[in-house]
Amino acid sequence: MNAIEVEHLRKQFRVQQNREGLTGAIRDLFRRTYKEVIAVNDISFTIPQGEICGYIGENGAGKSTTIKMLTGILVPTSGRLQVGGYVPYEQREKFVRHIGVVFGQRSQLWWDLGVIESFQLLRKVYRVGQQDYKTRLDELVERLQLGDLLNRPVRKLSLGQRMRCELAASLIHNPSLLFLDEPTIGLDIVVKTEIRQFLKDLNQRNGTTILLTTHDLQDIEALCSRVIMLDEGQVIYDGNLDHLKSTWGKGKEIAFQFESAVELGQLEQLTKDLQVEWSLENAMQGKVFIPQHAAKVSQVLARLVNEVEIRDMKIFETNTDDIVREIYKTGSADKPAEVSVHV
Ligand SMILES: Nc1ncnc2c1ncn2[C@@H]1O[C@H](COP(=O)(O)OP(=O)(O)OP(=O)(O)O)[C@@H](O)[C@H]1O
Repeated sequence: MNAIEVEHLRKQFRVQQNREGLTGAIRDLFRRTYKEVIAVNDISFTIPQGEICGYIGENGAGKSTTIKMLTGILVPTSGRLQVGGYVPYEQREKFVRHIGVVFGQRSQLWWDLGVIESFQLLRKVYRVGQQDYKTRLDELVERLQLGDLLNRPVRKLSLGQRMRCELAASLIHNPSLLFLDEPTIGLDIVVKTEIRQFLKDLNQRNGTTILLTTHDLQDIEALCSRVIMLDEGQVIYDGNLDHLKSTWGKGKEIAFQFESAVELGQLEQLTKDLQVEWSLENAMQGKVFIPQHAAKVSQVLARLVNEVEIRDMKIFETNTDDIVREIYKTGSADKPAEVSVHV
């Protein structure tokens, strides 16, 4: 069964335009002018139950607008959408009991209340029975290590502690679908790693479908089997990360430090049928570029080990950040452009 079905979804906003200068401001008082902004422009995708899908794009690409339509906060201008079997904006009250939502920049907890009191209020909002609530809370407290935080006021929590509580709050009613909008924003690497691990476990144990919006591609690498990329309101890529890497990655580069002096001709001779490119910085240091789909790193190394003495080496490959940045720049994931190897 599909958790999310989106067909030709579109959202257009009417935005007031301000004219320039004092005369403009006075004219605005009498006659306002408006322009239409298309935030989401005819997108279609389906997400099966149990998938973790990354939803990425540059600032203003239309990610939050999509999430707001999927969670019933915004009504689409046109198109069809169904989430967990519901049309979110039509059946909002019933629908929200099946989804959890975390906006990294906004809290769903009551600032001056203790964490546990916020949880109890959410239990009532979602009409969760006492016994279910207790079982669920015990599990979340253990898995997110919330024991020491429950009686503290939310405003006194650190960002990382608050985010762990936000996640627990979004899961009190055991939703089958979780929407996360920048859940790791501003967190240090330790907390990010803990949250990623928690989400992975949640998905594996409970089969929870997760749609994750993020600018941190490490989140995507750690969690997502699939990524949907938006640009100017349109889907420009929908597939897995490995495919993106193999299509857009340019290859690998190995940087060597040699034990004794080598010559360029000698290195080229050793690897002459492997279609690799050597360059030397000096007699003791050099690099070899191995294009995508050419030789394997192991083949190149096998040619060298018995002939030259290697003191140290490092392997570099085009990283996901470089690839995605390049696609954002061209606005299309159709055909690879020149992507540099990240060194
Ligand atoms: N309520 C609104 N009224 C008018 N325009 C809006 C509104 N909400 C969003 N937009 C516009 O729609 C476009 C998409 O915005 P959206 O917030 O969905 O992008 P985003 O991909 O989530 O960006 P970010 O990564 O910065 O959060 C932008 O041009 C934005 O200015």
